[in-house]
Amino acid sequence: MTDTFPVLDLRDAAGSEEDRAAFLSRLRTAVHEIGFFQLVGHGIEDADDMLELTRRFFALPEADRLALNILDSPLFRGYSELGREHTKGIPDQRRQLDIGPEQAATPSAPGDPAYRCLIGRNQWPAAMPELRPAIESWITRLTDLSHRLLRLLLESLDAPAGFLDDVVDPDPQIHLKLLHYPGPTQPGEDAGAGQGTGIHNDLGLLTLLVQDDNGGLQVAVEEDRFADVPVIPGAFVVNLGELLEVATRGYVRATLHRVVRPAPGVDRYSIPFFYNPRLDATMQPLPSPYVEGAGGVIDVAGNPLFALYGDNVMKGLIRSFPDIVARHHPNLAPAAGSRSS
Ligand SMILES: O=C(O)CCC(=O)C(=O)O
Ligand SMILES: [Fe+2]
Repeated sequence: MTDTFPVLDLRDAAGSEEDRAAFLSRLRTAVHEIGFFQLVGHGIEDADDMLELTRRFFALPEADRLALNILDSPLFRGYSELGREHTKGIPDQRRQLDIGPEQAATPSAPGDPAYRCLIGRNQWPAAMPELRPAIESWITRLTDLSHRLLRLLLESLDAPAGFLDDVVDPDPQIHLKLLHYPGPTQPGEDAGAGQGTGIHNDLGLLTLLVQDDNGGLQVAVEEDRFADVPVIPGAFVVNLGELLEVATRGYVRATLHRVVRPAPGVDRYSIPFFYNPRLDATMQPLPSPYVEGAGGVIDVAGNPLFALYGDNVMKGLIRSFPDIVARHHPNLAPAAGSRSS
């Protein structure tokens, strides 16, 4: 696998026939070989404003942030203190605000699938009323962009462009995080100590990430060898989630990645947007010649890939937020010793 992260310009997809064909061919290579690329020419110009809002959110008094404490949310939504979310059983050294689809909560009935607990409302900061409309506008525009990209991706695989429309229609289970990675602050704390975000795959279809200019996101290019994702101002870093790996029998790669902690005194901010199927959608294999010849998903011990999105996302949340599971969903807690990633 090469260490070069392809840069794709979305304007090419709307350009001449040659430009469009070249775009689709580079897209297919990127999603197959590395599972990461950077997208420019997408027409969304306010990433810096979103990063600035993110900085301001994390600069609010701690009491204002803790008023949204994720520990109080059976939906896994709200504010997480440093170390609340875990990857591979180890606390991630980041603070975050988790936002999902804004929907009325529905009472659950006996026998309902566990993922129904994820339906409900977000927690928004009273001390920063401008955050909600800004994030909602961002989500609307990134949902449209992701859908367009998904259709182009299917086209690049010679599959019908609309084949996955009904798994995201009418309400994709989008997920947005505002993230703050503070560098170590204690005297004597080693910059290498602790993980920003541990090694993981994303769970759904596509991730569109804005990162600030500190860098720190790394992609596994070989087992135990990671490459830095370069910072390109204004570009989205795009990667593919496990459900696309399932739908393409492994032709599209959900590539492992991580974030290293910033140096002491450095604060890194980023905003991933996860474009996911509906909670109750099940992925079917894409009708595509590339998929027919693909070797199958990479099944790693301790990380089964579920074709039903609700099951796949619950797998991730249960291992990432043990304190929320213990408090709100003790029946979902993994048996002792069984959590491995
Ligand atoms: O902060 C980043 O750059 C990436 C975070 C990430 O990979 C995730 O939250 O899934
Ligand atoms: Fe990720």
